[in-house]
Amino acid sequence: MTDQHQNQIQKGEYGDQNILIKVRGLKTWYPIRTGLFKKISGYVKAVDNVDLDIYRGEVLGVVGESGCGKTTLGKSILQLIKPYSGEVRYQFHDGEKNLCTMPKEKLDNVRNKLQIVFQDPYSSLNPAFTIFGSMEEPLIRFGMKSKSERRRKVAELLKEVNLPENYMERYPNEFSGGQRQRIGIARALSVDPEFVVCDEAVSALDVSIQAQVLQLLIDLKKKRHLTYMFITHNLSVVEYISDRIVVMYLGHIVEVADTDELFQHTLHPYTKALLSAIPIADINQRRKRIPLQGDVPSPVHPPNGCPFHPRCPQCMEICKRVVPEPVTQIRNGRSHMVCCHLVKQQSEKETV
Ligand SMILES: Nc1ncnc2c1ncn2[C@@H]1O[C@H](COP(=O)(O)OP(=O)(O)OP(=O)(O)O)[C@@H](O)[C@H]1O
Repeated sequence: MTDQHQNQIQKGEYGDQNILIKVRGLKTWYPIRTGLFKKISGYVKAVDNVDLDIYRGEVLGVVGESGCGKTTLGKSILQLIKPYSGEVRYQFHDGEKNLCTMPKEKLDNVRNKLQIVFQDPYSSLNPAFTIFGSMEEPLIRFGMKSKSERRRKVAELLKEVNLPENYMERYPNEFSGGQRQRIGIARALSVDPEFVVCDEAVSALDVSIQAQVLQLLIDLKKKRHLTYMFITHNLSVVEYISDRIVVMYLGHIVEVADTDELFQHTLHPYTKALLSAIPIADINQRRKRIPLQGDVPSPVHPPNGCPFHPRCPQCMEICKRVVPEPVTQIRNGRSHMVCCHLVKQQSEKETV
């Protein structure tokens, strides 16, 4: 987290009155259909019983190995995938509403507030359309009838992402990856969102371009008072941009803490293993590598007890049977949540 960034998040901003999104008991299970009649024979439990608060104005990083449910969580919050059960309560100006039970027409009316930037901007830019053609589409959807007004808006948006306005006449294939990602960001911002999910938004870019796009995202967040959920495999990127980090494993949240706290006082054995793999140039600072054995188990038949127990170097008997409850430690007035029997036992010993 940068100093500039740290200054932006005042401790008081994390109070209950500043929660933008409350996720409660969220389950997103993909049905598995088999046989001639496509009967449901099981579920891929991609997100399983997730509770999470997202605060207005923060950058919330989401990390975890491939297949842990990061994208499914982001898309479920945005209602791009309908959750199986649970709540996503969004704080609107006129009160809190559950997006999961909102009728489609109402949801369509508030969609502008919730946007996503994908890794591959091609997915949101039609190669057959000019940039103006792609960018005017959400503006039309949200009621901007006049074409000259839309041209003016697209020009403004391109300027905001540091691209010349005449680029609106060109086609996506005429741009580099970094330029296309800037256009993807401009398109997501065109409808004045409050909450933006950045799903591996810089992962496909060269390192030098990544830094520029990250800085652009930070600048835009500050200027437009945005809230980001930043999903990535890249722990160095997430450390740089996030105020808080959520660690996911097999559809569950296993640890949540402020970025510095998570890196300095890592509690969950899974997070320890993930962080130990970050390359560090300074030989004196290098952490001991904790190798992760095997692969993430199938979310169709997740293990009993702690989802991480089959791979955990510190697994105990209880971990094989009982799902660990969240334990919250408070340090410097800020909470650090972890789901781990070992940490729970250690904290209980310390308080005796
Ligand atoms: N449409 C789908 N139908 C069935 N299973 C799916 C679907 N989309 C994702 N999954 C499964 O859900 C689980 C979580 O996937 P998800 O893409 O959310 O994880 P992720 O952490 O974002 O992974 P990655 O980093 O590779 O994108 C995986 O086991 C995946 O195979």
